[in-house]
Amino acid sequence: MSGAGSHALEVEGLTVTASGPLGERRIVDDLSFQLARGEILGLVGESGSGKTVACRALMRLLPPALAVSADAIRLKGREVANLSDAQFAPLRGREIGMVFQNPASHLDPVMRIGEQIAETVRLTRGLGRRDARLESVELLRQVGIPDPEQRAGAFPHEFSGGMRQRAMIAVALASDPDILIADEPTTALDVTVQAQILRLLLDLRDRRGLAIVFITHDLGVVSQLCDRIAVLYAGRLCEIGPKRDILMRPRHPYTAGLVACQPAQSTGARRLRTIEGQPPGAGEMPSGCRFHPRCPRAGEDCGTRQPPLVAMGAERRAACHHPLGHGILEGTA
Ligand SMILES: Nc1ncnc2c1ncn2[C@@H]1O[C@H](COP(=O)(O)OP(=O)(O)OP(=O)(O)O)[C@@H](O)[C@H]1O
Repeated sequence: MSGAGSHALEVEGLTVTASGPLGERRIVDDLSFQLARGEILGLVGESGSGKTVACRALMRLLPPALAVSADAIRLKGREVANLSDAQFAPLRGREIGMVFQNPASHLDPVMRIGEQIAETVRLTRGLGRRDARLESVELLRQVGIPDPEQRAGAFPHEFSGGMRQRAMIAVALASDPDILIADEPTTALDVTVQAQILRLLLDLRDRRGLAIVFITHDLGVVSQLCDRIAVLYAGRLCEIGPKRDILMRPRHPYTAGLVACQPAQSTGARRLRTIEGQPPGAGEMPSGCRFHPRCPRAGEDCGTRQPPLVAMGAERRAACHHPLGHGILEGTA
């Protein structure tokens, strides 16, 4: 996994700043991660931790009021952080696609599903009308829509929630991206359909070599789907590493708290407790480690010094002055 050639996406120092009456607030602060080709990375954290904003910043889909900076953003080794919006626009969709929690608001309600896919195929891959139509049916087949020739002629409202989500994935795949950002795509679905969509994403990774950033607050989903996990708290990366390390041996107390909140059947962990307190709101970002007011292991240094993200083992990094040891769920009881 080392070497730029194997990386679909490299992000260094991504920062998103909001300015308001309460002053400036870094809602994503110095976020760095890498995504290998064909890898699935879970981006995890409580509501408001900055998962969506970080990914929308990568897609350049944020409103102008939010200022974005980064030391580097590389797509398959190509630096894109310095491109103008006009230069970046053709890469959106083509190199990096996105699917959302609510497909209904991202599909055109008055256009047939097949036409929406075919139009994207034509615009991004330059195919003629006939070939684009054939490709749209093939994509619907690949995402598991039964009877795709017929269903291509349907409108979004004629699809069930799970079928609409599949259709949106087909629209995202129409431009043949190497990277897919999936922002809570299964949250609104019932458990059976959710499991089908997760299986579809795994299948697409295996068949197309798709690299996926999967945004969720559900560690159960992450444990089924992801290879690695990145944990965000109040805009900062707490911990990142292989799924098994993060779930079985969390080093950051916030990660340990999240793991402890999961039901036993989804993570293999014992159900222990919830994390006390609330994440910081606008204008009240704690100094030092942002998690320290809620942290059972906090010492004096945690309120004054921001912990750097450092290597803890071969493939894991965590940002904590007083990390947990190696025992399974040590310190969370
Ligand atoms: N346009 C905006 N202007 C100012 N602040 C914003 C804007 N959009 C989002 N935020 C703030 O940025 C923070 C991160 O929001 P974000 O939606 O990325 O969180 P999230 O981790 O994706 O949460 P959720 O799981 O609820 O989707 C929140 O505090 C939110 O209020």
